Amino acid sequence: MIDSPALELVDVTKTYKGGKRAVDGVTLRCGPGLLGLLGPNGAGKSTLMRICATVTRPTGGRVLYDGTDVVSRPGALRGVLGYLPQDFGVYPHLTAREFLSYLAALKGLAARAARARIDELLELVNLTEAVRTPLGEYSGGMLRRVGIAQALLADPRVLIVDEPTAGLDPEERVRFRAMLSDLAEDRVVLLSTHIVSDIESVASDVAVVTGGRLLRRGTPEALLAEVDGHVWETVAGPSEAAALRERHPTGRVIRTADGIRLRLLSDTPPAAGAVRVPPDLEDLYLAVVGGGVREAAR
Ligand SMILES: Nc1ncnc2c1ncn2[C@@H]1O[C@H](COP(=O)(O)OP(=O)(O)OP(=O)(O)O)[C@@H](O)[C@H]1O
Repeated sequence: MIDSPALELVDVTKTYKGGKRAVDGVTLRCGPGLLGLLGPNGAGKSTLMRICATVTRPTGGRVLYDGTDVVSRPGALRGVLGYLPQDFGVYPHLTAREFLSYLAALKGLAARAARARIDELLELVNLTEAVRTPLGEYSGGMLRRVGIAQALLADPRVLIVDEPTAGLDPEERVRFRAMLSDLAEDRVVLLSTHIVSDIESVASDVAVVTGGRLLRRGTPEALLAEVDGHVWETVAGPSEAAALRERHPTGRVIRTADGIRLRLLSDTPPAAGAVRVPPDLEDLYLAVVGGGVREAAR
């Protein structure tokens, strides 16, 4: 295994001009593996990712890579960084190969090595058949895949991907998750999303942010222990289902032939016949972000 130094945030704060505090005292250490940063829209994920990628300067705190302060010396991280921003843009008249060649040149990759790497990446992100098509004609999912390829150009030690699965179809999502999981074996991979299933099966660590604050950080197993014993399923008719949803933080709701199947957070059985079920990350997310934590586990 190649040694991958850690990326560390120490009490990082970002207050935008106008006074919005998007990140509020976040301390977070990211070693090799995949850290899934989970939070609702507006939680501050993109701001945190941009700070980690040295694109945005924090207004307080420190960001260290391998012990070096990368706020004052961003070059120490930029040379080993792959970054897919949320608002990734392309030149519409270029083909994927031209665009990636252009970015490879900007990164200082030798032309020959870049050509081989680009072929490899186009294969990896399943775009070999569209290499002659101008990017302006690509679908959202295809553009996302170009974005993923560019982030991997220089075989980065640190990979930061912000909402990378937006616009991908289910098959592409599965493929992408597997790819990230492989990459995370010997790299720092930081992935932000508001979609729990994006990180459910691949994250070795999960961080939950909301309102700019880090609310939880741990392995999925450790976080799930928090809601273990507090997740229930029950089937109810329409009026009972509505009442249950009023009373308890509610996860998945599925209409079945027998009635409405609800997944609920509660300390005690929420209804006669409710069955306790093993928790998943979505339950934890609901408990932490959806305000169910008092009832669920605290
Ligand atoms: N340049 C900016 N100037 C002022 N406020 C900003 C700026 N960028 C983001 N914000 C605000 O900071 C907060 C956090 O935004 P951020 O984009 O980091 O959140 P997010 O979790 O990535 O959400 P989303 O997934 O919706 O992008 C939001 O309230 C947002 O409106």
